[in-house]
Parts: sequence; structure tokens; C-alpha cells
Amino acid sequence: MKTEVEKKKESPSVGVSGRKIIYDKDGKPCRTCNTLQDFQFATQGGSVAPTFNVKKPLKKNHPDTTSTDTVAGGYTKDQPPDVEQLGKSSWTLLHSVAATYPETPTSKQQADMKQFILLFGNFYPCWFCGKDFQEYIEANEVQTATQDDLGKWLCIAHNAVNKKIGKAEFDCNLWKQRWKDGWEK
Ligand SMILES: Cc1cc2nc3c(=O)[nH]c(=O)nc-3n(C[C@H](O)[C@H](O)[C@H](O)COP(=O)(O)OP(=O)(O)OC[C@H]3O[C@@H](n4cnc5c(N)ncnc54)[C@H](O)[C@@H]3O)c2cc1C
Repeated sequence: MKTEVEKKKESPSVGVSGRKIIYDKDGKPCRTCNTLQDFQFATQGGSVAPTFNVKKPLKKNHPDTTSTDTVAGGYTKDQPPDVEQLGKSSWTLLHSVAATYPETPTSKQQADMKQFILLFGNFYPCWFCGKDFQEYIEANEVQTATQDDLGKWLCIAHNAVNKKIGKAEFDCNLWKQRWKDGWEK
């Protein structure tokens, strides 16, 4: 029979990053809720963090590319996204959606956008991120009357996550420079 220490080691509560390890309902480490290194640490039962698959895949035709870096068809062996990669890509999508949302949307477009953001949270692959996001939406109604309203609402929502995870907040007066117009030289 396994001792408590052995069991704890198999399901570590803290990863190599110092962050809490998030598990799925089935008790397995959540791939999209943890960093890749923490996920690998947890799936290895809390042993020393492995270094395989952590390095960035080399570009096709890069001189250092070996046969293990690519699969048939020449695709690099990219890993499924971790919480950081998924987050960055998702915010890019959300802010870009706001940047192309009509300046004066119809009532249907406004209703559709509210639904989209709500469903986005509902199906977000990092389950605890999505749950918190849905709670945020319930407490802070999505603003869809104009493009600027939506862009600022998203920026403030993103800042709430930044604050929660200890990242710097963004100046929401600059959301259009970042996501729509670009910066002046
Ligand atoms: C809905 C949602 C909920 C999330 N919840 C969690 C969570 O609970 N725990 C967790 O660990 N991770 C969460 N994440 C992921 C997290 O927010 C980051 O995406 C991830 O940590 C990677 O951060 P990053 O430093 O690459 O920059 P990101 O925060 O991904 O930001 C990408 C870029 O957006 C710009 N930016 C930053 N802040 C703002 C802002 N307020 N408005 C406009 N632009 C901005 C910056 O240029 C930045 O480089 C969540 C992601 C999403 C989409």
C-alpha cells in the first residue's frame, strides 16, 4: 500500500513554477490549466521536472533540426498549448475581435457579441480560468454599444486577470493602439 507521502508525491499540489497544480475532474493534471513544465512535473508524479519537449521546436529546414523535431509532412512537433500559450492566443483573438467589431453595431450584433463572450468563457479550455471569467461577466456586464465600449470592457476584464495572476495592468486608453491602429513611430 502507498504511504501518504508517496500519494502526495504522485499528485503534487505545487509545481516547479511555484504555482498550484490544477487537476481536472477525473483527477488528472489539467494540460491547459498549468504551464507545460508544471504539467509534465505533475504527470511524472512530482519527480524532477523533465526537460524534453520544453525547448522550442526548430523551424523546418533549420540546420539543427533533427528527425525527432518533425513528423511526416514536415510539421514541427508542437505541443498542445499550456495555460500561457492558450491565454496569449485567446486574448489576441478576443482583442482582435473587438478591434474589428462595428463602431455602431446593430442590436443583433450587440446581443450576438454578448452571447459569444459568454460562450467563450463557458467553453474555455482552462476550466478554472473560464469559470472565473464567467463569474466576472456576471458581475460586470459585457459592454457592446460601440466598438470602443467593447474594447475597453475587454481591456478591463483582461486587467482583472492580470491582477489575479500578478501581472502588470495595461492602460486601457491605449487599447486601440495595441490592437487596432498600431503605435505612432
Ligand atoms: C479569459 C481568460 C482567462 C484567463 N484566466 C487565467 C487564470 O485564471 N490564471 C492564469 O494563470 N491564466 C489565465 N489566463 C491566461 C493569462 O491571462 C495570460 O494570457 C497568460 O498568463 C500569458 O500571459 P502573457 O504575459 O503572455 O500576456 P497576456 O496576458 O496573454 O497578454 C497578451 C498581450 O496583451 C496585451 N495586454 C496585456 N494586458 C492587456 C489588457 N488589459 N488589455 C489589452 N491588452 C493587454 C499585452 O500587449 C500582452 O503582451 C486567462 C486567459 C484568458 C483569455
